Amino acid sequence: MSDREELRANEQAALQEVEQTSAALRERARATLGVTGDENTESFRSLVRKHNLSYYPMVALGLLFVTGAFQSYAFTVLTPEISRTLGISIAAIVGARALYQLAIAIAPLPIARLSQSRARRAMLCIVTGVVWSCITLMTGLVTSLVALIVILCLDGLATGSVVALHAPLIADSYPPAARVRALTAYTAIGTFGQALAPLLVGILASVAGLSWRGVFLALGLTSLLLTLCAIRLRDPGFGKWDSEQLRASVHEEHGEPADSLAAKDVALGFWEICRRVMLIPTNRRVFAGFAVYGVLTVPLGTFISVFLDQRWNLGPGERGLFFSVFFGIGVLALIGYGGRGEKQFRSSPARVLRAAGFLLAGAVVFIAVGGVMPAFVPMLICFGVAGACIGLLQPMLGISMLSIVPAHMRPHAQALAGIFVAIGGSAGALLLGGIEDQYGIGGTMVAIAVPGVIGAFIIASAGTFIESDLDRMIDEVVEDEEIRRVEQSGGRLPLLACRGINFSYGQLQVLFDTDFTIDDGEMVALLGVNGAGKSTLLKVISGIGLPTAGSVRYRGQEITYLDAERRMRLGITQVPGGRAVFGPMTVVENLRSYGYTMAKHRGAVDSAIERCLEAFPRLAERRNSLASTLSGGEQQMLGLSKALMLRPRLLLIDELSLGLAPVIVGQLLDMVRQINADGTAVVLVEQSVNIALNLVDHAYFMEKGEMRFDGRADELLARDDLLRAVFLHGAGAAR
Ligand SMILES: Nc1ncnc2c1ncn2[C@@H]1O[C@H](COP(=O)(O)OP(=O)(O)OP(=O)(O)O)[C@@H](O)[C@H]1O
Repeated sequence: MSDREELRANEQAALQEVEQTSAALRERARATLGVTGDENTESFRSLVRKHNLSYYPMVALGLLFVTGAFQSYAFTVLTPEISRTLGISIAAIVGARALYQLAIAIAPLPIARLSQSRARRAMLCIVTGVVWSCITLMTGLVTSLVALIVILCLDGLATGSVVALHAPLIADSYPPAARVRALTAYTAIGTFGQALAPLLVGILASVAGLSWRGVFLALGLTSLLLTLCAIRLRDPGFGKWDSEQLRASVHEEHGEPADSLAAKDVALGFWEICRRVMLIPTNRRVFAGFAVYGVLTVPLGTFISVFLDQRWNLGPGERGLFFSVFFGIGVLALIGYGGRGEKQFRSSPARVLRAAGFLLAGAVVFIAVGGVMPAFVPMLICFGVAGACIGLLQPMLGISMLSIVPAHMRPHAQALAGIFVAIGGSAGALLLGGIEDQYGIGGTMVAIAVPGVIGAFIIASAGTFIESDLDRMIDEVVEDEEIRRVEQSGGRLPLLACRGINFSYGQLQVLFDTDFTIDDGEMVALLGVNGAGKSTLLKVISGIGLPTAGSVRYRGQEITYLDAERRMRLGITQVPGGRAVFGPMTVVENLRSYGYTMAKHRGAVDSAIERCLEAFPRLAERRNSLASTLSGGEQQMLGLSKALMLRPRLLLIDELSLGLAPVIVGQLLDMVRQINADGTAVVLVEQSVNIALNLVDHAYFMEKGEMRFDGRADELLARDDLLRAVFLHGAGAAR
């Protein structure tokens, strides 16, 4: 066995050890994350005692949630009065609330960014609590639509913090076995606030006889007091009860102490994390669910308020009481659900999502029936049942989403969920506004059933993916830690390792569980028939395409979701097939563009250009010609010059020889050999088997998106069963 092949064998053994540990730990990891397959749950109290926890984070965050509810629901209940005093139409107020939703949508993103690298979520929560209280106070002082819009936008920005921070903070404050209950209790406290706020509004407006301005001032002061109760809130750090425990289990499996460095997460950038969160199939459906939740919770409140005013002639006090009952029933439902939800989640997280779909469908049907009910009490019952169903949706969707997202990405997931709630809210405001114009307020209540039922089906369908998404999250953390361990204990890993890659173009899956490795300084060939998925695999390596499953590791680091541009800076360069040059630019301008991608200084770029022109005299002759006027071979030379300019650690070459005369191909291949001899690892994707196998020792062969061969190039030549399928290009001669 050659040295190179022996090295490969050792590296494969190290990777296999990683895979075996991941598989062995999966069940244990699921139990660590609270998914045990049975319904036995320990009481919340005993969990709190056992882990020396406190109820404080849950209660403090719940109280902060309540402060936000005050402003929002006072506004909902008092909409008719505000509209009359300021002389603003209901449509303008609904429009202003759409802007408020927009602010809620935007705010979570910077908040998630602020808490991405440092765990300072608790501090941000307290600050926004204070901001909220001030905004509620200031609402009582507005005199015009513009001031109202400013206040609502500021309120929306502060509300964004709740979306991005509260639920991830709860998730990190309690172990997975208690999370559904902790999240439900937090939501119950918040919902209780939503019940209390309209009741308080009602009492302040009718019993105490305050004007709507007085009501806001009183509520602002109450909010400030509640915020002070949360002042002792502290951030427990990212993933204390899940990712960090999973990491520790890797070391326990091998009987070694955990390494403190291991706590560091691989640093994905802000948008990369958002993109990663969006790639999880369960999340995409849950987000659709949040959009419908937005329709139900945002504009609906305003319309119900108007509905009660117009259809049932209720004054502010009675409307306040109505919303109190509406949310009060939600609180009761949440109290009843906490333990049951924990059991559901433990036995199968998919059940939680199916139940959420069912509840959403129930909610919209009851709202529709309530909207056309001719008698008052049955109408009240219908809305009460709907309130109970809606109240449960948030913790159900929240826990499903948070449990499949790595800890440090949870604020981003929450932020995205908030955006979808806002999109749903804004779209709902427009849609319901239009329907109200046409069919009146009762018609609006009925119309809500259409998006609701569609959303219900989408949420329920997310249950199909959640178990595999959970396992994927577990594998990601465990594999990451195992790789670190293997490296630190002296094991050698390949320069690049793709494991279990699945890739789809929309619904069309083209890579299936594909493995691929290449070592430092090695040159390998990637062969296969047309459409086998070779170019797609290169896209996954260079970051142009993101896989739906599997991992890409480069120099031991996970780079699966890293931007293509960042990978290029890390030393991965792709020379795409065909004539991948900028046609309207000259040869030198093309070369300069490669150099500036790396932000090198001008002198370095100039000398790199001279190096390329020396290596390819044909290009030197045509240095000032437009790239579009070059021949196919010259264009390939220009493409290959990218490697000479950037001197990457790993070069991916797609179809270098396609459609070129043998003499040109010979020149290009000489250059590839030279680049490789200078230390760059090269992946050569080729149609022509003899060209490829003459250059490399190790080869891969793909068929229909699967890796069918991974071994020595001369062994591949003996595999007629595989090569018969390919356009052989004279493989016999090579043999
Ligand atoms: N952008 C795209 N959108 C949809 N399908 C695509 C896209 N690009 C490639 N495909 C499909 O994915 C499959 C794999 O394509 P890919 O280009 O990776 O194969 P290949 O092995 O590189 O083929 P070739 O040697 O012909 O370039 C093919 O069925 C192709 O039709």
